[in-house]
Amino acid sequence: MLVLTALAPAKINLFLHVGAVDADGYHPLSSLVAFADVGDQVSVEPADSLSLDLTGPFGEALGAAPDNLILRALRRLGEVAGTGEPRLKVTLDKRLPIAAGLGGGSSDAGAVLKLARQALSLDIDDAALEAVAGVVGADGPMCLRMRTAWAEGRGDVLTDEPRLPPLAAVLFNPGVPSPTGAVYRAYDAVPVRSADRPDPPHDWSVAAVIDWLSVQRNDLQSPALALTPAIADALASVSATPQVALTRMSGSGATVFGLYPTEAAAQAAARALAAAHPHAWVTATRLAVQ
Ligand SMILES: C[C@@](CO)(OP(=O)(O)O)[C@H](O)COP(=O)(O)OP(=O)(O)OC[C@H]1O[C@@H](n2ccc(N)nc2=O)[C@H](O)[C@@H]1O
Ligand SMILES: Nc1ncnc2c1ncn2[C@@H]1O[C@H](COP(=O)(O)OP(=O)(O)O)[C@@H](O)[C@H]1O
Repeated sequence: MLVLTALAPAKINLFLHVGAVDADGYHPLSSLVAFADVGDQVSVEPADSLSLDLTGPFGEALGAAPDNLILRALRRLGEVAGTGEPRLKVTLDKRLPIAAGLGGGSSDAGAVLKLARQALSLDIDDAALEAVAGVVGADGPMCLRMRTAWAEGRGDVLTDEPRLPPLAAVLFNPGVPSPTGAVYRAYDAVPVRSADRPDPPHDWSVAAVIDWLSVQRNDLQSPALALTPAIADALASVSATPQVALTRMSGSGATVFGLYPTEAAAQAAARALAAAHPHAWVTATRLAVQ
């Protein structure tokens, strides 16, 4: 039986500028998103009916709920393709923490949608598949693409950015979920900034990109920190590692990333952080290698 597998990579918001809430409850934003070389592992194979099996370190915590974003996306795919519920056995090896600002659920859905199109030989183009991915949330289309991009609108208006160089990074999650909706609501309680899109860097070398990022912001960092104090410790821990050039929260948290001048420095930092924080989720990774 043919089994197709793929990586569902972690998404990182290198910066995230957020404007005032719109009447529909969503916020306009501007972000540069990049994808890591770590993530969940998904597989699909033809079957008599649709099913989802969960494995991996965070599989039990997620639970086999019928509203899993993978199942939501596949049901929508079946409607759009006119095939009815896709007959696929899906396996999700859940390696990314949940509600972590890494877009894990959206990335799972994106990866499975592409595998399902292939497994079922569906005649549906990339633009239509991106529209299907929107059913899982504002991050759905970017996580289907899995390429470095400028994101605007609600996060669903995307422009590819092939110039970003690979960046050596550490991801540090303190082991506490950060609920996206609550973070956006906390953001509304303080004077808001704007969803300004900065001019791109003049020079796309690693050092120049990091300098340029350091004058951008994640506007959700303060409200997330107020709701989840463990994020402050995470920022402090990553900031204290040797050679770290930038420390920032991704998305609505609670994952914090650090950027380093070399992969060796990132790997050394990840080892030290994991040893000092046995309950945290820590990994060295490379961003923007796609
Ligand atoms: C913050 C970001 C940054 O990339 O990522 P994560 O932290 O989730 O990874 C995203 O904006 C999260 O996108 P996503 O997780 O898909 O959000 P959705 O499910 O569509 O929305 C969850 C809730 O977040 C709020 N929301 C989301 C997107 C947006 N542009 N404005 C919002 O106000 C809304 O209150 C919504 O009810
Ligand atoms: N496949 C999935 N992986 C992760 N979370 C999922 C999945 N399906 C549904 N969810 C739910 O989606 C919400 C957001 O999870 P996640 O995508 O991990 O957040 P974030 O975008 O902040 O990293 C959580 O409440 C989680 O229970």
